[in-house]
Amino acid sequence: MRVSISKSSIKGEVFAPPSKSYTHRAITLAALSKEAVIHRPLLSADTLATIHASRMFGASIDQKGDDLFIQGVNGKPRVPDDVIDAANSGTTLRFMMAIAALTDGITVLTGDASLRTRPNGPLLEVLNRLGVKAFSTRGNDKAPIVVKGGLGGAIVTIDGSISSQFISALLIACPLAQNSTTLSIVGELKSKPYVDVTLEMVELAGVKIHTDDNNGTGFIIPGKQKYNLKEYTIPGDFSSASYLLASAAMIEGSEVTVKNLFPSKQGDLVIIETLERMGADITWDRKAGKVTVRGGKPLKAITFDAGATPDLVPTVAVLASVAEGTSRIENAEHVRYKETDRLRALAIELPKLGVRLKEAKDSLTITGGELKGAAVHGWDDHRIVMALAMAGMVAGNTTIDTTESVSISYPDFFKDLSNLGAKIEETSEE
Ligand SMILES: O=C(O)C1=C[C@@H](OP(=O)(O)O)[C@@H](O)[C@H](O)C1
Ligand SMILES: C=C(OP(=O)(O)O)C(=O)O
Repeated sequence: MRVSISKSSIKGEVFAPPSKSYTHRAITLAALSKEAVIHRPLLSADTLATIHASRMFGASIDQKGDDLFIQGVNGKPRVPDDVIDAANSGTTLRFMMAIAALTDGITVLTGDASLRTRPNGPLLEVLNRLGVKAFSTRGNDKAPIVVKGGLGGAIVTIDGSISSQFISALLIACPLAQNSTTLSIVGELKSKPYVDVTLEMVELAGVKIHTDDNNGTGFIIPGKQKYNLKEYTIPGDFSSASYLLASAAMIEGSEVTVKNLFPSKQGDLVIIETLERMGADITWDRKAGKVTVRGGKPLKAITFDAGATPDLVPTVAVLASVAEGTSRIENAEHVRYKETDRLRALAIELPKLGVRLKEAKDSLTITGGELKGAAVHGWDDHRIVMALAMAGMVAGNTTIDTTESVSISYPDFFKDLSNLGAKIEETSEE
């Protein structure tokens, strides 16, 4: 699908969509528990992949209105009848690789063309050291992946510099192993807040994991535990909200309130502080869970460390494109291992809109200025599409292709923007 976007300002109130990361975890932990209900889950392509995989492991999941009713496997996932297709979702693939290690048979996991380019080496290596046979069919650490269950326990180290999802996956599965596991992270842990979200959810589901004092980079995970998630309400998603908040900040005449944004372990809530640092007019009523942004204040360049919050990079890159001065997005190499190489995608697309940008191995240097309309490519990547839509509302006269990819994390993105007054037309041709 392609959309064309004219210069627009946006005004009004909108509900932040439910968090993708919390939804993945709530479904996965409910599926490993006996019986649970999840209120207000995100139902998007990625979380549907987690629902599908959980069903393949034996959970039964029914949607009724805004709730998911889950009969779980009570700690004993069964061997799937078929290959598990994790579609476009890295979180699903990594979590389900570790769940597969708890079965007493063989599981094959794959995904779409994008997911089959993403690395899994550190997780495969640790699963093998924990007594599991796990390998890539192509011998390149990428899906399709085969996992033969038998998760024991051991003292292991894992590389934290590629994806925190490997660590989250082990933190979810290891409490159900026969023995205890000691897991230490080597190399810089990227995307750490996502590990904190995992720990929060795992503990809420009744499982104990001990964190050592070493900056939270070591875990002792007793085995033979049980999950008992009963009920959980998914909070709003700060990454999805970032596109709305940042758009309002960039465009004069805009005033947007995003609701359902309460304090949370989500690292991407730093979008609020980032907009403040850039000089935006933004207020967060934490009690009411409401963030309000008024556009029109000139934005200043910043340095943005993407280590903990890779998903904000497309949003911040577009903000930098209109800010006064030269911004640097650094510590961002892991952003290359997403649905696309997002540093590369931004380095190719933003200059089409007139942006001056330099790409390095782990950084983008962006000098802000006037944007001009262009036909840009969305790279089949939801976050690239949503970030380009922000730029399109500033530049006007912009078309973006592969916009259906917003279904991965924010299916109502274009509907919400239109309701706020954005001038967006969807056309069905490629
Ligand atoms: O665990 C999670 O829910 C996620 C972790 C992050 O990935 P990495 O840990 O691979 O950086 C993030 O980019 C992704 O969107 C969601
Ligand atoms: C990278 C993302 O998700 P995942 O790793 O689950 O595919 C994302 O949502 O930007």
